[in-house]
Formats: sequence, C-alpha cells, structure tokens
Amino acid sequence: MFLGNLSSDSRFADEANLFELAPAKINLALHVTGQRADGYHLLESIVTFADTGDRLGFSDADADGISFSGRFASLLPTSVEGKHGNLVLKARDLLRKALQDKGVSAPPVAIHLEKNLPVAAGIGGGSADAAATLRGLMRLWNVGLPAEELAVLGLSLGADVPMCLKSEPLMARGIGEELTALPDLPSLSLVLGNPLVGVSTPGIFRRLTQKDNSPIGALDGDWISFLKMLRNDLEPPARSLVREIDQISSLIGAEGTMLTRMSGSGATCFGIFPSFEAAEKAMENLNGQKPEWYFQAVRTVGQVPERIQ
Ligand SMILES: C[C@](O)(CO)[C@H](O)COP(=O)(O)OP(=O)(O)OC[C@H]1O[C@@H](n2ccc(N)nc2=O)[C@H](O)[C@@H]1O
Ligand SMILES: Nc1ncnc2c1ncn2[C@@H]1O[C@H](COP(=O)(O)OP(=O)(O)OP(=O)(O)O)[C@@H](O)[C@H]1O
Repeated sequence: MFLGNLSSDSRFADEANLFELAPAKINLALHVTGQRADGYHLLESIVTFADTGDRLGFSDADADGISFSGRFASLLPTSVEGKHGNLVLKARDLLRKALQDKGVSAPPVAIHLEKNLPVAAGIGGGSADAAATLRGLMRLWNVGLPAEELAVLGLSLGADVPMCLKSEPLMARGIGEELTALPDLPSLSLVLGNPLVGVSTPGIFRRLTQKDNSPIGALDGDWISFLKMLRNDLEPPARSLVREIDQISSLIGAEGTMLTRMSGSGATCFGIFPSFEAAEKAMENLNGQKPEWYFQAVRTVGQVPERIQ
C-alpha cells in the first residue's frame, strides 16, 4: 500500500497493481492565432510525446492516499486543495464523481507519482499526470467512459489534458482541445533542456502582445523543413521573462541540432538531432556543462523513419 511518503523506486515497482506512463508533451510548433472572449487564447500546435516522463502506480487500498518519489517530487503540491492543488488528486476526484453520478463504484486507491519531469516546465507534466490518472483509474476500477466524455472531463482540469489523454502525434486547435491525429509525423530524437526555473503559463500568455498571428498551414515538404518555417509564439515573451532560456537554447543549438525551439510556455527547450545516438552524446556534453540543469535525450512516439531529412 502507498500510504505515507515513499522515496524508494523499487518499493514503488514492487507494490503497485498497475502502472501508467505520463509522457512529456512537446509543442514542436505553437502559433497563437487569436483570443476568445473569456481570455483563453486560440492556438494551433503540432504536438508530440516523448517515450519518457513521470510514472504513476495505482493500487487498491483501504483509504485514498498518495506518495511521491523522483528527482522533482519535492516541488509538487501534496494536497488537492486550491487552484494549484495536485492534478493527480483533482483527476481522481473528478473521475470518481463522474462515475458515482452514473451509479458506478470507485473504491479507495493508493497512488504513487514518480516525478521525473521538471515542474511548470512547458512539457505538460501536471496535465500528463492528470491524463495518466484518468487512464490508470479506469483500468484499476475496470470501467470505461466514452472518449468524448473523458476529453470533456480532462479539459476541465486543463487545456493540455485532452491531448495528453491521446499521447500521440497531433495537431491541436481551439484552445488546445480540438485534436487531429498526425500519423505521418515521424519519431524524432530530441534533447529536452530545462534550467529549473518554473514558468507560469498564464503569466506568459499575459505578456503576449501580438495575438493575431498567422496559422500553421498545410505540411509543405519534409517535416523538418516544414517545422523550421514555424514558430513558438510564446517564446519571445518567455525569453523576455526568463533569461536562462537564451542560454539553454544556445547551448543545445551548439550541439548540432537540426532545429532548436521552446516547448509550450517554457522554459524547456528541445533540440532535434539526426539520430538518438547524437542526442545521447549531446545530453552527456550538456550535463557536463550545466550539471545542475535538466537534460534528457528522448525518442518521440511516431513512425520510425528510415532517415531524417
Ligand atoms: C501552452 C500550452 O501548454 C500549449 O500546449 C497550453 O496552451 C497550456 O495548457 P495548460 O497548462 O493545461 O493550461 P490551463 O491550465 O488550462 O490554463 C492555464 C492558463 O493559461 C492561459 N491559457 C491556457 C491555454 C490557452 N489556450 N490559452 C490561455 O490563455 C489561461 O490564462 C489559463 O488560465
Ligand atoms: N502532478 C503535478 N505535476 C506538476 N505540476 C503540478 C501537478 N499538480 C499540480 N501542479 C501544479 O501545476 C502547475 C503547472 O505545472 P506543470 O508541470 O503542469 O506545467 P507545464 O509543464 O508548464 O504545463 P503545460 O505545458 O501544460 O503548460 C505548477 O504550478 C504545479 O504546482
């Protein structure tokens, strides 16, 4: 049972009934194209997911509980209370309420969150955890909800949660909830880099002055050439707020990337490399230069290409 604060990953692996990966979300491009009357911004984003992320374990229990481990566990909210309550607990309570409203039982559960992703980092950590909680609890409780109903529940937790429920390459539109699969987006070898400066998503949207930007348009040529023509419109306001983004972007770019860009509202930047071996080598070099920062080589989901252009 996961009651109390565990820090040992091996106990985590031994004891949970089932696991879910909460993969890091990467906005390969993000164009802000307008703003709704309620303040939310309209965007178009090409999104993919890494093969690594947070890990969650779920076990039957006598009472609800949560425990944490992993490099970034100490930065997490531990309760469900308030606007910044833990999204895992919010997702658990929301799903339980939805099921109970239908007369379906949702018994107590012990959840363990291995927090491997930096917090408030633009790679969807909290949203990915919330989505993994919804997926994991449906498996543990042996229940199903229609995909549309699950997406609506997810959206009430955060704009990124519906895309994290899918965790596949996609184009997001609207405020991030209108999703179209991109089955042709290839698997990419990336290095993610974060200077461990947390960035507030609403704070970055507030600093955005130009909201009426050009849309992404249709795929033109190969993926890398196409992505190079695109942007992350949140990058200029994030760079003006967090000086370290300039530095981490230059450091990653100096490792021989095909493209370097910021994800989401930052501060995580990614570099695309021609091979996973090249990404791993770059990660080692970057860790040597800035051991206190976060660098991770990842493969993204998608078709494995014969050759990256
Ligand atoms: C930047 C992205 O990560 C790109 O994928 C998302 O747009 C943000 O997704 P998220 O962190 O799940 O966002 P939420 O938790 O729903 O929203 C946090 C805050 O960001 C702002 N926000 C978010 C999404 C959006 N399309 N427009 C916005 O203006 C709003 O001020 C909102 O109150
Ligand atoms: N399980 C969780 N993991 C990370 N952050 C969480 C979690 N639950 C709540 N939070 C809170 O959510 C806020 C945003 O954290 P998160 O890591 O999701 O940001 P992000 O990576 O910028 O997300 P996005 O890319 O979706 O904008 C933080 O203030 C954090 O305290």
